[in-house]
Amino acid sequence: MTMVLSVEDMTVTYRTRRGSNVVVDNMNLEIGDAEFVGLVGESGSGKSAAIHAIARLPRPVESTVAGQIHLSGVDMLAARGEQLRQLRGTTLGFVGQNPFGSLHPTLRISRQFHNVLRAHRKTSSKSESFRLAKEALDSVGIVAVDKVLNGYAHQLSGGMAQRVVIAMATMLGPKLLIADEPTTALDPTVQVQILDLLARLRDEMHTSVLIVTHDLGVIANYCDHALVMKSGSVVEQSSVSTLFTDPTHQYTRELFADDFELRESV
Ligand SMILES: Nc1ncnc2c1ncn2[C@@H]1O[C@H](COP(=O)(O)OP(=O)(O)OP(=O)(O)O)[C@@H](O)[C@H]1O
Repeated sequence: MTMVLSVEDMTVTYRTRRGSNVVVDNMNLEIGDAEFVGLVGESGSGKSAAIHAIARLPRPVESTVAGQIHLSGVDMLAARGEQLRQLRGTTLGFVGQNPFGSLHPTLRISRQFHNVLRAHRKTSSKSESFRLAKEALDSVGIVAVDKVLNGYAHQLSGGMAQRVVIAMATMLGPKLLIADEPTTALDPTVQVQILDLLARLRDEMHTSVLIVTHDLGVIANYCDHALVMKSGSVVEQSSVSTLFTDPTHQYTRELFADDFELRESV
C-alpha cells in the first residue's frame, strides 16, 4: 500500500509563561492510500495538537515539533512559506469544527472559491473558477449550486456550510483530508450526511481521511483503523474490529467496553 502520511516519533511541545508542556509524546502513525483513520481520546489528550502539527497549522501558543512528518513523500517539517501554502489545498485539505469560522463572512461563496483556485492555479479565470466551483459543489451533493455560489456564508445552514468547506478543501484533489470533529456543531441527521459524504469522497477520489472524533459510532461505522490518545501519548493503535473486540490498553477497554451495541456492529 502506498503511504500518504508517515509520522515518526513526533513530539509537540507547547511553551507558555508557565513553562514547557509536552502535549504530544512520540507519536507514530502511518496512513495509506484511501484509508479512513480515526483519532479518539479524552479532552486535552493532544488530538488537536497532533493534527495541527501534522498540517503545520499555527497554534494559539508557541510550539515546537520534533520528529519526522512526511506527506506524499514531502518532508513537512522542512517545508516553508510558498511550498507549505501550495501543499495545503493541493496535497492536504483541512476541515474544522465550525464551518462559519472557515468561510469569509462578507465575500460571496463564488469569490472564495476563486481565491482558493487563484492561489493554486495561476491561470484560473473567474469563469473557470465558477465552473470548477460548480463541479465541486455538485460533488458534495449541493443542489442549488448557483444560489449558493452567489450567496454569502450566513445564508447557509450549518450542514450546507460544512459541505461548502469540504468542497473547497477537496476540489484540488488532496491526498489527505484532516477533519477535526467536523460534525460536532451539526444536528444528528446532518452529522450522518457529512460523514457519509467524507466516506463517499474517500471511495470516489481515493482521498485518505484522518478524523478527530469523540464519537465511538464514527470510529465503528466509518474508520478502517484508529488511534487512542491519552495524556499526549498514543496508547493504542489498531484496526477498528480489534479496538472494539480485543483492546489491549486499560484506557481503551474502559472507553470501548460499555458500547455493546457498537461492538456487535463491527
Ligand atoms: N492555548 C493553550 N495554551 C496552553 N495550553 C494549551 C492550549 N490549548 C491546549 N493546550 C494544552 O494542550 C494539551 C493538548 O490539548 P489539545 O487541544 O490538543 O487536546 P484535545 O485532545 O484536542 O482536546 P479536545 O478534545 O478538548 O479538543 C492540553 O494539555 C491542553 O491543556
